Order: sequence, then C-alpha cells, then structure tokens
Amino acid sequence: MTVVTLGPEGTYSHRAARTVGDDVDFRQSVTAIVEHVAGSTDGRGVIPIENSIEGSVTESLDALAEYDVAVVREIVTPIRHALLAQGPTFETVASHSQALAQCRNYLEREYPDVALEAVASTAQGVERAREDSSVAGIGHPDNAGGDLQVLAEDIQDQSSNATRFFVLAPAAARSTGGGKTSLVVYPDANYPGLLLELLEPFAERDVNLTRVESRPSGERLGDYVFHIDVAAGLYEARTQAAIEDVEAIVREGWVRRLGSYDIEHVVE
Ligand SMILES: O=C(O)C(=O)C[C@]1(C(=O)O)C=C[C@@H](O)C=C1
Repeated sequence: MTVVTLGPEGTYSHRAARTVGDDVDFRQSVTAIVEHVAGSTDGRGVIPIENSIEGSVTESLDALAEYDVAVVREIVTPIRHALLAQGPTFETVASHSQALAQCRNYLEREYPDVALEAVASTAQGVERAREDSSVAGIGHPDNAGGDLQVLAEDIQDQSSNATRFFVLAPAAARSTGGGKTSLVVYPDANYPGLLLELLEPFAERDVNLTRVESRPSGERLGDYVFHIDVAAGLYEARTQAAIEDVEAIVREGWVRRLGSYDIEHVVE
C-alpha cells in the first residue's frame, strides 16, 4: 500500500509515514495529500496536525473540513531540529513555516540578521541549502551529508517539541474502534452560548475533550468550523449519544465523524 505524504524525501512527515508503510510517495502540500486519499480506493496519507510549540497546522484542519476522509491512526513524534548548511556563513534560513516558528528564539538570538524564507517543507529548505551556499536549512539532522554539514542540533525553542500526525484513509475505512475520536462540526449558526451547547453533551456523559479548535469557515467573517477530539471511541454508547445531541443542535449545518483511532508514539 502506498503512503502519500509531504515531500521531498527527509521531511518529518516522511519519517512518520515510514511507520505506516515502506512505499512512500510525495506531494508538495497537505491539501494535495488529503485530496489524493479522498479520491483513492485504498490510499493512505500522513499529514501533520498539531505541534506542541506552534499549535495547529491550519492547512491540515481546513483540508479535513473540505474533503471526506477517515482518520485511522495518530502518530506523535518528537521534533528535534538541526541547522544545516555548506559552511558557517549564510544569509538566509529556509524551512517550513512551522519549523521556523519552532526555532524563533534560537534564530533571533544566534542569527539576528539572516533572512527567513518559508518553503513547502523542511526537506525543501534543506534542498535549497544543498544547492546554494548562502542558504541554511532547518530540518532533521539525518538530512546532512555530501556538502551539507550540521551546524547545530536541538535548536527548537522547547526541548519537548513534538508534532501529532494523522494517518488518513478513504472515508469507507472509517473505524468505530479506538481510544480517541475526531469530529468536524459546522453549525452554520451564531448565537450566544452555541459553543457551550455543543460541548455540554460530552461533559454530561463524562467524555473528556482533548482538543477544540475553531477555524474560519470561509463563508463569512465570524463563522466557524469546530474541530473536536474526544478521548472515547465511536463504539461507545456515550460517544454516539453525545454526537446525536450535537447533530440535533446543528440542524442547519453538519457533523463529520472522522473516525476513531489509537495513538502511537514514535521516538525516532
Ligand atoms: O516540513 C516537514 O518536515 C513536515 O513534515 C511538516 C511539519 C509541520 O507542518 O508541522 C512537520 C513537523 C514539524 O512540526 C515541522 C514541519
């Protein structure tokens, strides 16, 4: 089975995808990965969802609201960034915007005068550094080699830096088994107490929420899509009952069950 993820070779997404399957294929954006999985019969995709320093990967959340796919596993992995370049002097640091942000304090302290360039992935930044001696990349240290040296390791601003990835499958592969469930809720309404109403069905049944994130719906200013994760499986009566209550509240909008899944911690 081919696993599609963010390329080129050497991204953190690639490292997470290798735990799903050996045959990895690359796309240039998270949206392209989700679109591929949604249109496949048996495809798998791995996308970053949330980082412990920088928070949500918003492109991923928006793609999950747009395409009908299933979440079948969560992978949590430590993110330990290295600074890679051909030599100690460079003018630009190129990396994924999440990685640049995760190393913000380090860069301000050690390289206050360099320009920052956001590219599609950490590995693409490393490629830029391999081609151009005036550019350094931020990425996994395993990307060093050839002309590229590791100038510094563990440059992320918090040593506990970690990212959650979702493993995606076509909607038909949705599972009700697992310790966590992800939902996307679009109320298409706005009135005082709406969010409280949406969360009460879970509290009443002792279902612990592990994440609530709001994203602009794109329809109009102040209109939101909510991404809700709970620490309970869809197979549980309490989860089903809570979601039915939410569906009754958002009659004008929709609720998408992304599925239930378990978490895997991948250390390297
Ligand atoms: O650019 C990469 O290497 C990615 O896999 C993307 C990504 C992200 O979007 O968060 C993944 C993990 C790290 O948090 C930094 C970048």
